Amino acid sequence: MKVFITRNIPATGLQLLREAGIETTIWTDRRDLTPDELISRCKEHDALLSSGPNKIDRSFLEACKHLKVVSLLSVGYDNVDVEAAKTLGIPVGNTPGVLSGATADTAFLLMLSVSRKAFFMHKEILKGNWNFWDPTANLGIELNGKTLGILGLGKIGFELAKKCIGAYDMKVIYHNRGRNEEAEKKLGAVRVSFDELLQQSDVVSVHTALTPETTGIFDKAAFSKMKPSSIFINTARGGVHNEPDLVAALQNGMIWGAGLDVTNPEPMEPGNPLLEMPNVAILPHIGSATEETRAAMSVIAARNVIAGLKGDKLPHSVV
Ligand SMILES: NC(=O)C1=CN([C@@H]2O[C@H](COP(=O)(O)OP(=O)(O)OC[C@H]3O[C@@H](n4cnc5c(N)ncnc54)[C@H](O)[C@@H]3O)[C@@H](O)[C@H]2O)C=CC1
Ligand SMILES: O=C(O)C(=O)CO
Repeated sequence: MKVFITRNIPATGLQLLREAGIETTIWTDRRDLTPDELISRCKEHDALLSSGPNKIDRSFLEACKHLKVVSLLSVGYDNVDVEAAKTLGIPVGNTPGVLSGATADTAFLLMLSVSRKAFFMHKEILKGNWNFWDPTANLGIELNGKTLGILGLGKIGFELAKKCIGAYDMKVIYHNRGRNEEAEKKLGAVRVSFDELLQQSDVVSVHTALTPETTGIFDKAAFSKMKPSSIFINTARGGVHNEPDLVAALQNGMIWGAGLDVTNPEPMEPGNPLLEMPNVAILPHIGSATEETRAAMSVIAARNVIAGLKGDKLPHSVV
């Protein structure tokens, strides 16, 4: 049995695959495969282990009906046509849970960095602009006792809420499709409408999947309901915010700052106005990028491949 792997993955996952007698082919070019290249590689393999933005859409799945499993090295599966995979009977696996702590850390890092303009200050030092200690300059805002509003309080949102309560005694409100009873019970989180979340939060952090419902949900109308002193954090997917509207909201003082681990497109174009704004922090989609987490993700992704190739139920599946 042979698996095609679209980007190098940690050794722990590779070792599991090889110990199971599975032949691995790894795409090592520092660019993404085109759709045609992905199809032609997958035609020669029994399974796909995919990380990054490859579209696992209907045309791909129809061209590669023979695949016994598609295993994603991510929890997000917005690049997958789930209905097509179901219809064609191709199981699709993902890597939930193991990355929640690391991704919540990234949201926390952005939140604190934006509140103290840390990324901007660092750039100023590199430019030679550290000249003078001015008691009225370089002022940030404090997070202590403020309200954190989470859109999509699932696994990552829960971890972030815990950190913010522990570190800053923040009050947590959230908006979800359903109730998160565990968060209400253990963290005292309060479920509110989307508008209430926007109006009441000092920090709004997004942790939903990217779906048709959440695409562009942070637009001019949403930003205009937020407090002028608020911070917007997105570690979910770049498509959740409308970028020109975000730029305008920051320029017009509708919101105070923003921290993004995800952008649209990725990588972000050099010269993007967000890169020059003092109250903005941008990271290159490193939410789950720790040694420990990526190794754990590679293990789940490998186990999903192994199960799929045996015809067993995947340990973690979206289809
Ligand atoms: N920046 C990064 O590197 C990473 C980004 N992510 C992103 O974070 C997302 C969330 O991951 P998890 O917390 O593990 O997922 P999860 O499924 O545990 O939580 C998502 C929450 O969003 C809620 N939700 C879904 N649609 C909604 C809507 N329309 N309105 C309000 N709430 C809605 C769900 O009810 C659920 O509680 C992933 O889908 C992925 O896109 C995940 C890992 C790393
Ligand atoms: O898991 C995901 O969805 C990511 O974005 C990368 O960890």
